[in-house]
Amino acid sequence: SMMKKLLTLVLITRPNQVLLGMKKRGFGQGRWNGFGGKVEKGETILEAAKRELFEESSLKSDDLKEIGLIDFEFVGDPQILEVHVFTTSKFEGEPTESSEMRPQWFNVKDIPFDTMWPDDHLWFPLFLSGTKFKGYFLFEGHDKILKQTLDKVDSL
Ligand SMILES: Nc1nc(NC2CC2)cc(N2CCN(C3COC3)CC2)n1
Repeated sequence: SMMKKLLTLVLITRPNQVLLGMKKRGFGQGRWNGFGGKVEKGETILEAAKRELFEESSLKSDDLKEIGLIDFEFVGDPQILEVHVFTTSKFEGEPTESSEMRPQWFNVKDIPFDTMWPDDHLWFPLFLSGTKFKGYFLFEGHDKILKQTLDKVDSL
């Protein structure tokens, strides 16, 4: 039976660079990723994205724009992860290490896809080119993509 878990992912950019965090614990530990987490009861998805960005990086933004929507399914697990992807280049603060994340700026040509979730190299080019997208990835474990769809969309 299909159960959906709402999650957020925020990618901060500055000219020719993307801010990623090394996940220090929990789901995705040991992989570079954007900032994000769960959507709590009583908050909107956008509010959750802003909150998680601040909690994990100390950055604040009122300009987050949703650019992607990705469903992740895992063989043998009825829980579907619905990840709302946001980006902005307008933010305040200095990236600061948190209990969850160690932030670092990466040049776009040097994004460490080998130490990121396997789906990232498939949809990052769309995010980086400002193309809105919807994706679906069926995983077997945390390293193997069995099935995928990825479509450009006009609206999410
Ligand atoms: N880039 C990327 N890829 C993913 N792939 C699917 C796992 C196979 C998932 C994902 N997120 C799901 C987890 N979420 C936070 C909750 O704790 C961290 C961050 C975004 N982010």
